[in-house]
Amino acid sequence: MIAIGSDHGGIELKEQMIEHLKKREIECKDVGCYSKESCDYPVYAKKVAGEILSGECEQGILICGTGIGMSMAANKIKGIRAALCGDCFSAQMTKEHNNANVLCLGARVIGSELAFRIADTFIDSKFSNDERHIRRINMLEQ
Ligand SMILES: O=C(CO)[C@H](O)[C@H](O)[C@H](O)COP(=O)(O)O
Repeated sequence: MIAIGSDHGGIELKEQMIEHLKKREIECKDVGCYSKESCDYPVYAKKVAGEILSGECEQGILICGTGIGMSMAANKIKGIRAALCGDCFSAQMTKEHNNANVLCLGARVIGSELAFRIADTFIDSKFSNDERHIRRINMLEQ
């Protein structure tokens, strides 16, 4: 299960992403926002983080205008490793090397087709479990 959240700047792409993932038979838990009314991205970053830390969802997607606010907010939460990605290579690397558990996307930066491919790559990639990456992630956690 994927936890997904956005602010007003990302809601349209979030809805399209949920539909895209549904076609792949990947279930999403949508934590909001639920309207285009102006709202605050840290609220939704915290909600997605909560779903992951509770074990309810394995990974998350956060979408705002640039993806920057969401990644800043999510990375303040212990146990969350959020990566803002604008290309598939970064999405693959951040899973393999950083064991990222949240993908951040900028709805005002990239188009929906690229966003879908980035999300697919992120979801389909796996952590390498390599000793050097484990060591570095442990350093991050400390
Ligand atoms: O945090 C952001 C900027 O890095 C997000 O893109 C927000 O979605 C954006 O700031 C919202 O802007 P708005 O003018 O309030 O629509």
